[in-house]
Amino acid sequence: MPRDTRSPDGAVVEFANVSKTFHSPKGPVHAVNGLTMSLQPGQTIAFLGPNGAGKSTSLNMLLGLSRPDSGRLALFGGTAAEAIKHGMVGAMLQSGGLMSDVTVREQVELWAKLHPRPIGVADALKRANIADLADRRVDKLSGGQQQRVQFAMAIIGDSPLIVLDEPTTGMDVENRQAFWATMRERAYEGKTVLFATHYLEEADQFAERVIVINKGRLLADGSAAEIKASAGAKRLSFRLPGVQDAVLHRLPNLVHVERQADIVRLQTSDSDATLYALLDAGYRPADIEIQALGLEQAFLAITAEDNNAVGTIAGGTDTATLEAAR
Ligand SMILES: Nc1ncnc2c1ncn2[C@@H]1O[C@H](COP(=O)(O)OP(=O)(O)OP(=O)(O)O)[C@@H](O)[C@H]1O
Repeated sequence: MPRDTRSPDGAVVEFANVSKTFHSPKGPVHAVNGLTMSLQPGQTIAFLGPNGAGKSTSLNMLLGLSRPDSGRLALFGGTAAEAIKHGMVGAMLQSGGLMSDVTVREQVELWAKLHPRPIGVADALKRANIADLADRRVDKLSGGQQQRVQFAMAIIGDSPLIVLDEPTTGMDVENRQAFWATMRERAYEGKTVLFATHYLEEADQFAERVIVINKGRLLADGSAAEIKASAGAKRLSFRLPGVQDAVLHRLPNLVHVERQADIVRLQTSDSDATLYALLDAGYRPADIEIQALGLEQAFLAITAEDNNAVGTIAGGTDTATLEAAR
């Protein structure tokens, strides 16, 4: 397969109505449920979703580690096995890949042999910030150090697609920054980087595209700015003793309502329109604050809405909102 072979529409990864159900004693779990997405070359894509949303199941299918029950999944227009055989994919998964009785250098050297055009082992160790650990045994490393070995394995093949499942979990701040600096270089080189993460800040900072899934279904797909806008970009808070819930719920452009005694916090896609409507209805709120929301709140709003958890949380707190989204 030539190095730049892609599907007819140029996609590096294509999920077309892909589903995967697991059967447990408690009944079927629809881990991935009609997922459709298409990833273009050179994109850096964050793959987000609450625990159990189906991220790892999707990535495992993408890498050919398990098969979809239905739908079509293509890598570079072909199968995962073909793409991997031709060194088109570098991956860093949550588990596996590390051997128990080898040194870091030996582990990465072994991995390099699986790829047709690897970069130098010393170079990969340096980029993963583990050159000083080269002679240590892999199974004696800390969790964060093992993550960095997996990182070296993901980049050793110089593959055009890099798939990372929660890559920075367990890494300290310094190594996390080094990791993203290296990934940024890969992206500049035109590689496609797909990563699942629970660190929303990383998604906001490094991904040009954010895909949110929940219950195995696609919820949102766009730039971080687009996701924030679609989720309701602003938080409008004020003090208004005695206002009825029904009045708040009638306000336009509302995404989410939270109350804590006299304090009302509204998430709204148009804070001006929401505030003017409240004033037009004759109310005079005090201590008005308008705040732009981050990707984390947008993510929570999107997933909470999908879980039917949106509504007034009387006496609620941010923690209550967070829990509702999980
Ligand atoms: N081998 C399996 N057998 C049964 N159920 C499974 C299996 N693998 C995953 N599941 C279930 O499928 C659903 C999706 O799991 P998955 O690991 O893909 O989610 P995730 O988004 O990666 O979650 P997390 O953020 O917690 O890693 C969950 O309900 C999970 O319990």
